[in-house]
Formats: sequence, structure tokens, C-alpha cells
Amino acid sequence: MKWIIIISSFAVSLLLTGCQLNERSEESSMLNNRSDSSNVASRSGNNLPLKETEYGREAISDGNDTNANEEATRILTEEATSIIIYFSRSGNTENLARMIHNQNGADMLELSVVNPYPADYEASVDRANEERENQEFPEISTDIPDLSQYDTIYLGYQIWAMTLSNPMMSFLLTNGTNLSNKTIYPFSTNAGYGEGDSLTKISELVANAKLAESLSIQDEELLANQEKVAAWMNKN
Ligand SMILES: Cc1cc2nc3c(=O)[nH]c(=O)nc-3n(C[C@H](O)[C@H](O)[C@H](O)COP(=O)(O)O)c2cc1C
Repeated sequence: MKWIIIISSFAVSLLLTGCQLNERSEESSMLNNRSDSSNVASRSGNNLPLKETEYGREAISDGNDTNANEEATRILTEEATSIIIYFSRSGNTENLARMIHNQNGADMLELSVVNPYPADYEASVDRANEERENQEFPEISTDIPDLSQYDTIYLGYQIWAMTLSNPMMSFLLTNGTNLSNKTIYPFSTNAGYGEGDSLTKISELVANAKLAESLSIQDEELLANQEKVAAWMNKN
């Protein structure tokens, strides 16, 4: 009798452990399924940290855009209707994208290029000028998800040669039609000369773009002026 009790309680505990393991693996597969990618940097609703960056000629890239030591930010959920799509070479626009995400919890898609810009600022300027003169913009390596679930796009870029940076030109040349009829909130960082003709360029590349009021902040003022971001978001 004693043995029967010991064996049956062992069997019951095995059964319970099996159920718990099953539940845990279902939970983790649900988490994985919530995003359409494995390289999820954070879950929507979590605050993303801001980073110290450099400006002007000191604004080195780590040689692999902002992603040498971490995977590009990619937060995709099934329920979101807003997404922040951005490129950042030296981290300023990424910080602005993170400030926006930390306020509204929108999905995030950081763009990367197949051939990253050099770490050196001047070398990046030379390459960017050559690309623009030849109208040969860099190939985007990011897997672009189906954007049909989003009605609002926060589009983040930096100003290069007083217009859209080359990677953002590339993105819109290829994907501009997928943004038609969506509301676009353009946001950018610059070195003190404003947003140039970037809004006109967006209107040219996105058919029927519904452009909302834009936000452009000087790189070195960004971290000290977070209230500008909050004011812009409150207005919209
Ligand atoms: C190739 C290149 C061209 C740039 N051209 C301009 C410009 O025409 N006007 C300006 O205000 N800033 C210019 N900048 C400065 C960047 O717009 C600014 O530092 C921005 O914050 C960089 O953003 P990121 O750190 O997200 O890459 C240029 C920077 C680079 C690398």
C-alpha cells in the first residue's frame, strides 16, 4: 500500500511538471509569434534607453551604423496601428525615435544598409555626395514587413546635404507606394541648418502622402530638449 502511494504521488508530480513545461513552451512560442522577427530589441511599452552621441565632425559612426554591437531595433506587434521607421548613422535620430517610442509605445523598425557608412565623418560625407551625384542610393538590408496594419507612420531620418539622407531616399524610392494614404509624421535631426527640402522630397516619393506637422531638432540640442518632443507629440 505504502509503495502504491509513493508511486502514484511520483506519477502525479511527473504529470504536473509535464504540464508546467508545456505551458512554459506555449508561452514562449506565443511571445515569439507576437513579432514577425526573432531580433526583437524590446517589447512595446518598455522604455528604451537614450545614448550619449557626438556631433559635427566628431560624429563618428561605429562603422556599422548604430548596430555594430546590437541588432537593429525591430519591435513589431500584431495590434499596433502606428510604427516608427527610421535610419540613424551616428545615433542622434535613433535617440529621437526612442523618445517618441517611449511616449507612445508605437512599433519600431530601424533601417540598416547592406554596406554601412564609414566610421569617419568626412569619409561618410564623400560617399554620400558621390551616391547623390550618381543618384545611386544604398541598398537597404532590413526585411520590410507588411505595413498594411499601420495607419500612422513616424518617419525618422537625418539631414544630409540639406535633404533626406541617402538611406531614407532609398527606403522611400522602394517603399513609398506602401505608405500611400497613411498619415506620416516626419521627424529628423540636423546640425543646425534645419530640415532643408526633406518634406518636399517625401511628398514626391509617397503618393497621396498625408503629411502631418514635422519635427526637426539640432543634434547637439536633442538630449537637453526633450520637452520639444513632448510638445510636438501632444499637439499631434
Ligand atoms: C553625410 C552627412 C551630411 C550631412 N549634411 C548635413 C546638412 O546638410 N545639414 C545639416 O544641418 N546637417 C548635416 N549633417 C549632420 C547630420 O544631419 C546630424 O549630425 C544628424 O543628427 C545625424 O543623425 P544620426 O546620428 O541619426 O545619423 C550631415 C551629416 C552627414 C554624415
